Amino acid sequence: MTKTFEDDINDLLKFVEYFPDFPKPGILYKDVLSVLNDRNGMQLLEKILKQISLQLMGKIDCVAMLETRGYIIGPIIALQLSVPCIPVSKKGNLPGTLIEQSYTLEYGEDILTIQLNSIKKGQRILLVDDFLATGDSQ
Ligand SMILES: O=P(O)(O)OC[C@H]1O[C@H](OP(=O)(O)OP(=O)(O)O)[C@H](O)[C@@H]1O
Ligand SMILES: Nc1ncnc2[nH]cnc12
Repeated sequence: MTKTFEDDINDLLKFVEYFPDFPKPGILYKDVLSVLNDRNGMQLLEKILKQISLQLMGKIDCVAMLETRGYIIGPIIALQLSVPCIPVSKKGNLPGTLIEQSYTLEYGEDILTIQLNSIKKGQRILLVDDFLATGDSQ
């Protein structure tokens, strides 16, 4: 029987490993990178990202990928859409003139930066990350 998109998502979720009390007591860490530790997991991730990209074709000018784990997913989507990919990086990791934004996440706080000349006014930007907890960094 052909798998639906929802079936594929549920199958992919089975590859995610759970780590209680990481990186702090009380946090249940969902290690989405475990998906990459299995050839079937990687193939399923690629299949799902290709399906999502089909829906976005012609609607996006640029993919902005969030450090660190968004760096894995962003380029796969950008290649499908034939658009450029730009980094949104933790403070200290990008050269040039930057825009900074501090944020809180489920287990701490950080500062994200982008290079001022990496985006242009009016661009339709798809923000890509691996995981949403509080969503504050988005
Ligand atoms: O919804 P939130 O509360 O913002 O949490 C989600 C964010 O937390 C993780 O990033 P982290 O800063 O731990 O970076 P990593 O990808 O380098 O592990 C994750 O990759 C998201 O960016
Ligand atoms: N519980 C969690 N598991 C994995 N990544 C996260 N980022 C923020 N909260 C997280």
